[in-house]
Amino acid sequence: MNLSPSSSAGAAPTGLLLQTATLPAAPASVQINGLRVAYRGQPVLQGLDWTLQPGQVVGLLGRNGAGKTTLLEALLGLRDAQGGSVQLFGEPASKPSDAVRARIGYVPQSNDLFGELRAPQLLDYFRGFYPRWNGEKVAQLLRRWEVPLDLDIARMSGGQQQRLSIIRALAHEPDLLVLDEPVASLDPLVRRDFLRELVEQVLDRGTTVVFSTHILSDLERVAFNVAFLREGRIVLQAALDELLETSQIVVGAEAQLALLPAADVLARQPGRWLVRRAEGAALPAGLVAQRASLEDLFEVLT
Ligand SMILES: Nc1ncnc2c1ncn2[C@@H]1O[C@H](COP(=O)(O)OP(=O)(O)OP(=O)(O)O)[C@@H](O)[C@H]1O
Repeated sequence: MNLSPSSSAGAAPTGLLLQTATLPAAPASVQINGLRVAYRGQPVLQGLDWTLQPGQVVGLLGRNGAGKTTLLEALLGLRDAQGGSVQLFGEPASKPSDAVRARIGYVPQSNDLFGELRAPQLLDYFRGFYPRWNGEKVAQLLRRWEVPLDLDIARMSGGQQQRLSIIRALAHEPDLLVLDEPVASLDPLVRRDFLRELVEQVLDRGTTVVFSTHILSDLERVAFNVAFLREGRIVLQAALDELLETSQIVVGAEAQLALLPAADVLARQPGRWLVRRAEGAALPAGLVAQRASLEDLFEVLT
């Protein structure tokens, strides 16, 4: 795939969805409306709406096979859709201009690096595509993350290849960074350093970041927002801190649960509802509430 300058995407709620985004002054970094993607007639994304505003950092959560990779690829214009639209910085993701391509960085789930090259050759090759290339940062990260410079990429370990892939994606200081399980094969020290780098990038440059991960503790360290993918749609996107502060699991008989204000209910499982409510607020008789953890939210919303 060629992301040397290229990509896309967007967003919005379904019945369950909460929007916490502030009103945009510039075009959304990503705007997705009614996106449908199927494999051999088997639907994966089913009329998905999603918006990422400039500077938003969003962790994308979903079960194995929920369609996170499919969504991130479609967002970047790398996967054909059967319906809907994806726009990146106001341009169609399927045909982005070079200027828009140059604003995007992508770390795919599986490395797509040229195995017969060495790291310096690979980075030299990509540097040619980008007007904005931070050679100093590249050199610093290569050193800090101990990427071997004299080894063919094909002979590097999975984690070393992943480090290089991340350096390549950060090198041109993208305005939109898309990361598909970027830390899966990183050791804990590099993972921590990478997350710090990501936060710096966001704070310094206002980069829009979307990343999928199954490591919820990482999410709590860097994600300012979380989006939950279920049954082919983003069912909830919200600020993580606020979500954790206000979400409760309420347990009890269905008849009593039904007395909770419908507008506060985020999701229902038999006898166990996820509800947004103030701590200590009065509950219908027989119900017990406890603050929801991120694991609880993942379980109920994905
Ligand atoms: N190229 C393909 N051809 C056919 N089916 C596919 C293809 N790619 C993905 N799928 C199917 O689409 C669904 C979504 O896959 P996808 O990889 O997007 O999920 P995911 O949420 O990223 O999963 P994971 O968390 O395991 O990485 C799965 O059922 C998968 O089997």
